[in-house]
Formats: sequence, structure tokens, C-alpha cells
Amino acid sequence: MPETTKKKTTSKTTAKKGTNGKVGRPKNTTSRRKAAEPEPEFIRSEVIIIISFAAAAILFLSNFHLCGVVGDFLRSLQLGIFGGIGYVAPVLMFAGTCFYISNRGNPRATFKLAAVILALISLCGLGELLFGTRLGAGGKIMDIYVTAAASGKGGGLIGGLLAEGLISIIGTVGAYLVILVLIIISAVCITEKSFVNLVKSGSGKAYHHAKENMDIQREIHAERKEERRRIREEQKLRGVNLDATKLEAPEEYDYDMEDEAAYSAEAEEDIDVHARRLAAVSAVEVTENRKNAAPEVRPNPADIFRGSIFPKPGEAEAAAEERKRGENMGAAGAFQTAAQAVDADLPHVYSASEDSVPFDADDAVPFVTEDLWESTAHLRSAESDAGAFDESDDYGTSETLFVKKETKTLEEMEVAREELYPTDEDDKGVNYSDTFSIPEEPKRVVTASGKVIETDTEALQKKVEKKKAEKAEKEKEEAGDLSVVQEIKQKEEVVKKEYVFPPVTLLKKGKSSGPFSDKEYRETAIKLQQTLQNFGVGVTVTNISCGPSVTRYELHPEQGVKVSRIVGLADDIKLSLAAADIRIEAPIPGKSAVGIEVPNKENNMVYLRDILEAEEFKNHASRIAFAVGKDIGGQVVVTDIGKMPHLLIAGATGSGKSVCINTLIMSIIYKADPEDVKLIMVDPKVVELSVYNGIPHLLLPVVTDPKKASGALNWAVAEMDDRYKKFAQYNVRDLKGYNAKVENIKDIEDENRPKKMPQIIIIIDELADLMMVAPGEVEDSVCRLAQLARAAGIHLVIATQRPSVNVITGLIKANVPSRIAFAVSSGVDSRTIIDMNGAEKLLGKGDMLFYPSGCPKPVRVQGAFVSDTEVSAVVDFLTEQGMTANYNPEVENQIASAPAAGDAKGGGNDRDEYFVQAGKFIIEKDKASIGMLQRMFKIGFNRAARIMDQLAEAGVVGEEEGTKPRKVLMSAEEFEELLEQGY
Ligand SMILES: Nc1ncnc2c1ncn2[C@@H]1O[C@H](COP(=O)(O)OP(=O)(O)OP(=O)(O)O)[C@@H](O)[C@H]1O
Repeated sequence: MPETTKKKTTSKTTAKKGTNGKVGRPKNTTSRRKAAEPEPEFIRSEVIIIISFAAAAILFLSNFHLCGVVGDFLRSLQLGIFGGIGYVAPVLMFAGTCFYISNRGNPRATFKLAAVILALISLCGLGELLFGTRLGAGGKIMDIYVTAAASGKGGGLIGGLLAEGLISIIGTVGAYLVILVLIIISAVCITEKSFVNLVKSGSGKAYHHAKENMDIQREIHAERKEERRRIREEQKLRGVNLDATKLEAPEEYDYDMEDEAAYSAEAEEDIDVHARRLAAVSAVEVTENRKNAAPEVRPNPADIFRGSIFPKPGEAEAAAEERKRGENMGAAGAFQTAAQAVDADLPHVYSASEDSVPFDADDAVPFVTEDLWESTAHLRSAESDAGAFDESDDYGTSETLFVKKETKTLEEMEVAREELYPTDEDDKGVNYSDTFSIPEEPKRVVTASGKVIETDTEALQKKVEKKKAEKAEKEKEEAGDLSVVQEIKQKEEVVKKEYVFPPVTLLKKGKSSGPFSDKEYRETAIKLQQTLQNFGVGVTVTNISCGPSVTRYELHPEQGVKVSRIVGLADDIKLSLAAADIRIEAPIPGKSAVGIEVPNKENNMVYLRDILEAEEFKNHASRIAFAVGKDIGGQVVVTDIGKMPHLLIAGATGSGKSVCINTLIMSIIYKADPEDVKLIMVDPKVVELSVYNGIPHLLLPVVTDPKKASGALNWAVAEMDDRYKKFAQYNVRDLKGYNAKVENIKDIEDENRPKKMPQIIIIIDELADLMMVAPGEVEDSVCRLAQLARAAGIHLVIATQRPSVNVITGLIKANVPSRIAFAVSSGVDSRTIIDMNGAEKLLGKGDMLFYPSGCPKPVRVQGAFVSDTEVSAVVDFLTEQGMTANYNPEVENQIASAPAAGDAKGGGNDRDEYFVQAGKFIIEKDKASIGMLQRMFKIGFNRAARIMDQLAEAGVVGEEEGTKPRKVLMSAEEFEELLEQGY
């Protein structure tokens, strides 16, 4: 009985509490309590952190015997449990506590904390394996604790348990492996960085390093080749018949190995050099026999190394033949052939070469030994006597003659090359006249093959001098030009800073939308069905697509239901759903359903960053991809401006046009290099696009003056014509073809080489302002560009808030096939933009009907949003990186010098060409109105006003009278008279 009473009392109290808490208490008390609620939680966290800090400090200091008896006990406890890790355990514990408290409730933080604990345990295990004392047979686990507590070594009790356990199961090596794996796993979990990628990037770097080395090798190889070619040419100048001296190393063999793979080429090269040098050594002997016949002709050092001069008569031919036979043998064959040529003289040296196939660059080195040098000493001395080989020359020493195996590093290779070819001071040229004396009198020169050539020395001397003078003059000229060229180049270099794409982190990321409320959509669908049913229209809702700002319900009408009946019930549906506005798409293109678009209760913004990060944008092939927004199904919409090829954006003020243009420009900034895409921005509103001034994509500063704008359009027309001429010249059809062709041109040098052309996008924010100033001209330019510029890679993006027919004229409309309609006030405006109703039902704030060319019907899209702050951040990033605009002065000048719009036909102070007609018209109508002139002659306000002033000056009309029209002061006859007088 007492128990029952107690229960009752409890329940009563609970009930009371509930009542008091929720309803009974006055409102202000509740709100005060709500405000006070976070306090206990906050205080608790603070207290825990402070206490854990104090505990950690005591534990830490204990490790260093700073906390008395208790401290000593704590020390032995920590070291006994964690071993060496015990020294840092208090710090880790404190950090862990703080981390846990600040991330309470976050499962990811808990997971990370677990990973840290795992790492701690694994480290203890590793410490024990490395520094701990092993338990022998019969050893107790507590022995580890005692040892660790005393010495602080190893991994303590935890490490001991882990290490001993693992060793007993999988042995010591296994234990190491498992513990390392555990450490790596915990590191991956803590850092969330991929270990595999780390290894990959490491090996990638090694690969790149090797590749770079290979490239350098290749360059050196090319340099050598060039050097030899030059030396050969110089030799020709000296009058030595190379045809006759090329017997040992004919050109096609020696120098025409253009296409070999770099490494094998290098190997062949080395082998080749050895072979030729050896042949040279043998040639020395031969030369001795000829000494009397041609005493003055000394071999070019380079030729000695090539082994091309003075082979034994007949031997060279044999070698050439041999080589022909063994052409496919590659370097090894070459080496053998050369070796065979001297084999008879040096059998003891070359015996090693017999088993040298397959041949290898490294293998080649030992063949040319110091022994060989010693053994050929007699030959050299003979040659040196003959004056054909001088040891004192820097090319003749044993160190330089042989390429040693040690000359492997790049610098050493370079040094060796310098030594081998001392004449290689490219800039100075090869000065043979200093090295070799040219005979005073005509001489008979005997070439290697035994040919006798009569050389006219004087002529030769003159030739050399002439060549030298020519060269000096050329150098002088070049030096003169150089400063200018350098200046230009420097400028170009400054400008050609590599474009760094701004990081997407500069943009705001959208929050993930709340969970899809299935129930709510179902209810709306049922309501829809019910409403239509009430009017006798049977439909079934077949699909619901939920977009960022509207949801589309797809209805399938029953047999015999007319689509027009559903459309006619739009207002009733609106009423029953209590929706601000609905749009009916009847039928949905490509579906046998009618779509009813109902605005969402909550409008989810589509942030530009979300679209830029989407695969659709990232993987889009076009450089001028435009991140439009998300469609009704929440799918990312990305389009190619190049395919549009021109775009008209129209909508009432505040509907989102400027934001749309910003997203378009930002898409280009994030996708295209300024080398490939250039922008021209026309912003008569001044404030909208000026923020972009300075970005590298701009071809000229943002044009804010409407008069200059028509100049910019005229420039674009001229550029388009120019491009077409170039296309015709290169026989291509469009920009893509032209750029591809230009890229493949190889035979034209850099300066004259035609440059690749960028795509140009002309963005006009407010066409109406331009059309006011110079309607005729602007319309003409826009139409010309729109008709023809697609293939030339010039695209127009035109925005206007006045979708009236005198701004978006029929001509412009016909030539700008892609449209974006934002919210407009009437169906008439909607029809002006997209030739159908619908835009008047849009919700504003980026809600658009996107109607690209080739699409049968417009698609409803919620435009991406980018704020002015984000735009500024991106522009600042580009300018801070030094990527500023390199405005084209040519374009600027052209635009500045273009006649101001409106003046084009009028001309300065002169009488306007419409003066006479305007005078007659005004007299005839007896009404002097500027607007009337504008309409009649299809001219801008400025021009019409100027004509009126001229008429007033001539006395045809009176002075201005405020808002009243001017008086007409002349009759038709009087005006005729005036004209006859030559006015
Ligand atoms: N895609 C969008 N998502 C969300 N809000 C948007 C979006 N586009 C525009 N808005 C909102 O609408 C406002 C007006 O946009 P915007 O300045 O682009 O209009 P506009 O059509 O250019 O107007 P005007 O013709 O007067 O310059 C913006 O400040 C912004 O708050």
C-alpha cells in the first residue's frame, strides 16, 4: 500500500513538473531558462579541461622527480605502464582530453581518438621490441613492468604485452611487421592522408628526376652534334676537301643518327667517339708516310678525334664497305669496323673487342685504356714529329683524348667536352686562322684519299677574311637589335607569367540541403491530384523532381483528358496549393506527362563552388564551359559558350542577370588560361563589371563609355575579318583548325611564326544603353558578329533588362540563338526573349529559363550564385599572383580613335546629313520634337538633339522652352530659301 502511494505521488510530481515547465510558467521565465541553459555545459567542459591540465602537469613533472614521494610513485606507474612513451604520456592524455571535449558527439573525432590510442599502444610495442629486455622462458610479464618502472626503457607493460604476445605467435620479424602496419594504419586514420599516394608520389618524383637527367643528356648530345657540324663547315672554308676526308666516318653514319632514342644514342655516341679516336691513332702512322707530300696541312683537332683524317689508303674504303655491311649492327658494329681498321697495327689492344658484342656504353670504356695510350706512344711521337699531332695542344693529351669512365656526372661530361673540343666557343666562332697558318704561296694539298688539290692560298685567305668581316658585321647588327629584342622579350617574359588557376576555396561552399521530406511532397502530389479530380480531370502523379527552388510534379492525364484543360486550371491549382506561382509545362518535352512546377517552401541557393567542383564542369572539354546552375532534378547544368555560340540574357531588374554574368566570367577564370581565352567587357552601368579590371583575361580595360563600346564592337568585327583572312591563307575553316595548323608548323622560326589565336568573348551588360547611344551601329556590329563570328572564335554574351523590341531587335534575336530568360513582368516580355510565355512565372533570384540553341524547349534552371565578395577575392588572388592584364594597346588605340558613336554620321561641328530632311519633316509636321526625329531617322537621342540645335541655330525652330516643344519658326518656302542661300 505505501508503495502505491509513493508511485502516485511520483507521477503527480512529474505531471506537475511537466505542466509547470511547458505551460504553467510565465513566458519570460522560460526564455530566461533557455538563455541560461548552455552555461552548465560550458562550465563542466572548462572544469574538466583545467583539472586534466593540472593532472597532466603533475604527471609530467613527476617523471623528472619534481613531485615528491607521490610523484615518484606516479613516475614508476607511468614508466611501468608505457615505458619510454610514459615521458610524453601526460601531454598526450591532456591533448586527447581537450580534443574529445571540444569535439564531443562527433563520431569522426572519436574515431581519430581511437586511432591515437592505437598509435600509442603500437609505439609502446615498437619501443619494447627495440629497447626492451626479452622475457626468457619462465619470465613473468610483471618483470617487464618492474624493469620499465625502474629504467624507463622499452614499451612498459602495454608494450611488453603486445610485443611478447606477438613474438610468441608470429616471431620477432612478424611482430615488427604487425606493429609497423598498426602504426601506419593509425597514422592514416589520424592524418586522413593516403599512404599509398605518398609512396606513389615518391616514386613519381624519382621517375621525373630520371627523366630530367635524360633530357639534359639529350641536349648535350644535340650540342655535340651541332658542334661537329660547325667544325666541318669551318673546315670546308679552309679548303680541305671533306668529301675526301670523310672516308673513316661518312656523314650519314657519323651525324645522321637523328632519331635514335636518347640513351642508346648516347651510348652509340661514346662508342663512336672511341672508335674514331682509335682510328685516328692508327692514322697517325699513315700520315707519317705522307709528311713530305703535304707538310703544311695539319689536321683539325676535331677531325683527329673523329678519326676522319688520314686513314691508310685503301683501308678507309674497306672500313666504309665493312660498315655498310654491318649497318644494322649499330654501335657495336661501328666500333668493330673501326677497330678492325686498326687491328693490324694494334692486335694486342683490340683482342678484347672481339667478345664485346653486345656492346654497351659502359663496356666501351675499358677498351680504351692507359695501356693503349702507352702502347701507341711511338705512333704519337712519329706524328708529333710530322707536325700533324701536337701533344702540347689541349686536345692531344691522354686525359682529353680518352673519354674516361669517370666523366659520368653532367658537369664532368661538360668539362670533358670543353677539353675535347677547345674550339667550341660558340659565340666567338671557330677561329682557324689563329690556330693554323695558311700557306703564303699556292700549294698542292694532298687529301687523305691521296687526291691532290691545288689551293689558291690568297683567295683562300681573302675568303676567310671576308667571312670574318661578314660575321663581325652581322654580330654588330645583331647586338644593335639585341637590346630592342631583349627589351621586348623581357617584357613578354614579365607578362607571360604562368597562369595559376585560383583555388575554389576562395568561393563559398553551399550547405547540404536538409533531408528530402518525402511526406510533404506526397501530400502535395495528392492535393494536386485531388484538385484536378474535383474539376473532372483525372490524372496520376508519376514522378516528382525536386530542384533547388522548385519541385516538378509530373502528371499523366487519363485517357481523353485534354492537356489544355490542365493548363486552364492553373489558377485553381495555385489556390489549392497556396503557391506563389506555378508554371505548367504541357507536355514535358520527350515525355508523355504534364509538368507542374511548384515553388519550394525553402529556396536552396546553388553556390558556384558546388558547380565548379562538380565532375560535369571539371571534365568538360571546352575551355569556355559555363557553370549555369542546377536544373529541376537537381542536376548540374554546364554548357559550352563556344557551341551557343552567342547568348542573350534578359530579365527584369533584380532578377539575377549580373550574378549570371559573374558566374559566366568566373567559370572562364576557373577553366581557361588567358592565353586561350580573352574577354572584352562592356559595362555601361559602370559598377557591375569594373571589379574585373586587371584580370589577365581582359583584352582591354572594362569599357564603361557607351560611345567607346561601339568602337570595341567595331574592333571585334575587324578582328573577325582579319581572322577569316588568315583562315583562308592557311586553308582552314575555323579557329580550332587554324590553331592546330599553327601548332604543327615547324619550319618557321619563332619570331615569324604565326601565333595561336585566343577565343574572344564579348560581354555586354546592358545592351539597352548601347542601343540608346548608337542603335544603328551597335545593331550592325552585333549582327555581323553574331552572323559570322562563331567560326572565328568570337562569342557574344548580351544582357539587357529591357526586353523590348527596340533593344532586342528582330535582327539581333535572329542571330543570337541561345537565350536565358530571368523573371520578367509580362508574357509579352517573355515572348520577346524566348518566343513563348513562361518567364513571367519565374521566381526571380536566379530562377531562369535556359534555352540554348538546338534545345526544343527552355529548361528551368536555378542559376549559380556568386557574391561580389567572392568575385573580389578571386580577382585579388589573380592580381596578387602578379597575373595582371596585358592590355592590347592596338585594340585600345583603335577603340579610342574610333569615331564616337552617334557622331559617326553627323560629324563634329558640321551640319548633320539629316539636317535638311529633319528641317523639312519638322516644318511639315509643325512640331519640333527630338523624339520624333529619333523615331523618324532611327538615330540616337544625342544626334537628334544636335540636329535640333542646328535647326535652332538656323532659325528653323525656336529656343528650348522647358518641357514644351520648340516652336517652328519657318515655313517650307522660307526653309527652301535658306537652303538656296547656301546655308
Ligand atoms: N542565382 C542566384 N541565387 C540566389 N540569389 C540570386 C541569384 N541571382 C541573383 N540573386 C539575388 O538577386 C539579387 C539581384 O541580382 P542581380 O544584381 O544579378 O540582378 P540584375 O538582374 O542584374 O539587376 P539589374 O538589372 O538591376 O542590375 C542579388 O543581389 C541576389 O541577392
